[in-house]
Amino acid sequence: MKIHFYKYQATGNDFVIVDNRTAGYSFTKEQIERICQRKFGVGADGLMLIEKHPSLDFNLVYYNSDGSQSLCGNGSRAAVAMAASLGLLKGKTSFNAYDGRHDAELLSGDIVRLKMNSVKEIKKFGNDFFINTGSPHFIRFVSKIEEHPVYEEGRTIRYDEAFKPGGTNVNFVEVLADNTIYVRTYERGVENETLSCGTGVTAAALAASVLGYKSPVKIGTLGGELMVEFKISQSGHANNPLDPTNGHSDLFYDIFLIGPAKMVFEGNLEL
Ligand SMILES: N[C@H](CCC[C@H](N)C(=O)O)C(=O)O
Repeated sequence: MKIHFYKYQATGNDFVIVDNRTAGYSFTKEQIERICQRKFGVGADGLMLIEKHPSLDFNLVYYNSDGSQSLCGNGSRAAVAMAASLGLLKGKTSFNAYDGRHDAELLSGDIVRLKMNSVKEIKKFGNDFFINTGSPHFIRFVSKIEEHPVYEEGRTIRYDEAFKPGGTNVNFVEVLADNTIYVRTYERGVENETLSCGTGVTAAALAASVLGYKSPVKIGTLGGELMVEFKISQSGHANNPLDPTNGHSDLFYDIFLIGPAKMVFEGNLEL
């Protein structure tokens, strides 16, 4: 079976994307693993299918390279860029993803501004945080992040009993000056460090706000620069449980993940 695909990268998180609006392909776990394999396949952190949706511009199906599914922030940004190139949107768009509807906007110079769903809860494990931004994220603040054993320590936490059965993504964060943080992520479902993780840097920015960082937080990653905007309900931070009296039932809302997404090449693959 010959399948036409596009290859996109969003701050180094890379994806094979298939326009599945008419083809109706479905892939087995083994096929997904093969497509994403960096020697025997195209090579990618994930595979995405752009499909028709009854009321929104498109439906986005995301698979990690091991075939598991979740919300992918960087993947969503790449899909918006590709949907624009397919003529599915003009600037603004609304699409469906793993955790429901998302609005997004393609700004100048390949920059995509993606609205993330609101966050109702931050859990704390000692000095560490756990936040679900559409995908589950453990966040640990460290120093000398460039030397940190991201793979070893990330894998151990990813498979910790505390996060069974689904596991979690693991983010290591160093706070820098000028309202900036640096994030490295061990990604569940890729089972390795990726060059950036969109839902991960979003979770890290929200955790940094508990330490006093203000919106917008600038985030450095191995794959490039991202930015996260957010609003905090008047009840304040994670230390204060949701305060229904402030009129906003979410702890964090109007959350936006902003950064570049570029097409790398397109081609055909034999499956
Ligand atoms: N590995 C994540 C999904 C992809 C997240 C990441 N690529 C992003 O940009 O959000 C998980 O299984 O929870």
